Amino acid sequence: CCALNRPRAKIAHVYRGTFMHSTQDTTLEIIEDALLGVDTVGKVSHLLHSPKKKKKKNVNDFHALLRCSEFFMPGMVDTHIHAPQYSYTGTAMDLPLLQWLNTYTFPVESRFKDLKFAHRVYTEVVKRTLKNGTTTACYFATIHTDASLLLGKIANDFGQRAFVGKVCMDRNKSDYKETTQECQKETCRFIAELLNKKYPLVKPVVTPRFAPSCTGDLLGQLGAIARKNNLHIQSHISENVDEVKLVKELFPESKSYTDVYHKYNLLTDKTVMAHGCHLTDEELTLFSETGASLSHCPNSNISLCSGLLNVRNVLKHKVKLGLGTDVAGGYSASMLDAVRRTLDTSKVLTIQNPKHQALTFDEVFRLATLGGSQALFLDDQTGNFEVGKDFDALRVNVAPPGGPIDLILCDKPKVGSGALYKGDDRNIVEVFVAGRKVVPFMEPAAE
Ligand SMILES: Nc1nc2[nH]cnc2c(=O)[nH]1
Ligand SMILES: [Zn+2]
Repeated sequence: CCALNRPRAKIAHVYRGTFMHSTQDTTLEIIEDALLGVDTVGKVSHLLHSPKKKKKKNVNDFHALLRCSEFFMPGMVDTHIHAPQYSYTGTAMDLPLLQWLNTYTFPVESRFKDLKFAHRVYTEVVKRTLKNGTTTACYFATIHTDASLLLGKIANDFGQRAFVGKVCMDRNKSDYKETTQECQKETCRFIAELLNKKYPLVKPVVTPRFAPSCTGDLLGQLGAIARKNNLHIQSHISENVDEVKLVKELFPESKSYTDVYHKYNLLTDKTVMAHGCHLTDEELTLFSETGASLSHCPNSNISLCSGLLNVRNVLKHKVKLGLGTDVAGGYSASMLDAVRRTLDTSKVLTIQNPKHQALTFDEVFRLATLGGSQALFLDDQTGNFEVGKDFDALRVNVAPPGGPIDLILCDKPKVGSGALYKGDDRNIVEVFVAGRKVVPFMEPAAE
């Protein structure tokens, strides 16, 4: 439909083979022997379910044929990841949230004033996530504007679609904070400078760290900046019970944690809030009414003993939801891990209460792809292979030589689920963002 309004770009590539994706109507659609075209501007030009046999042999000669052990799936969307925390993933899993932040996180994030250190870590996290199939990432950086701009540059250089947030915090026990005025001024500079770069796929996101590290004044100013510039917003909410208690103490006038953000105009249809493990039904209703979304980060929620989010209940409230790795609260930067842990968490809820209806593999596949794109208000651009969307895709080989999977019983429709349960980056042989091959990595552009 929307493709009709544009002048048609020429077709640049055609791929033939199996495609798996989710749509609004179908949780998981597997299209075998399909032909998918990508045009010169990186968009899906056509997806034919059963291509007619062409009479002339040369008509399809230019298509790339997938192996029978391969399929294409949409790139995965990591709706919540802390790029600087990649530097200590898996090494600090022994404290609950508030102590964890003070002991490990703030001292490490303070080091990102050093642009050389930032360059090293940010290059590694962008490469690692891309290799693991994250075509879109919603990043928290640190309070440092220049290092945050550098993260934007690195994502752009490697061709990853990304939101980047300069973190704002004007209250903290340690020195890792800014004044309210600095937060506001530097956020405006960050937004202006990042937009000025005109990176096609990298955009700024307004990022109050979370209510306990922001004054009401700052939250209000950030809400106003986001509104004025029509920008995305990200933060954390109701991750851990001590945090919820602290918010009650710090904002006694607010009815709930959600109400704090709502009061300062921080809940919009372009807001993504991480965690939400302890939200009440009333708060979920407020999410639904404002169009704000949740990022479910199961690895982090378990690793920091924060809680178990009931995704089924979130979906019942018609709240948009995507998955996140929440590195380094989560110890894995891989979205395949987030898929598995989402399924595990849901099954734990069923063990606790047999009436709970556990999420299916197909539902979680949708959350990792289309769900994430909806949560980030990007579903007109990415999330599946609908005509007119950008071709953000993973070429998966279920059984590459030296890979982690032994293909024994090859029941075709189940191959995708087996690959996502058992596979890793060795199975993700190519990654495309907006039609461009970004894994294997591109040569960095000359300065
Ligand atoms: N998991 C997690 N929760 C937070 N809440 C506020 N900051 C953070 C953070 O860096 N990680
Ligand atoms: Zn987080």
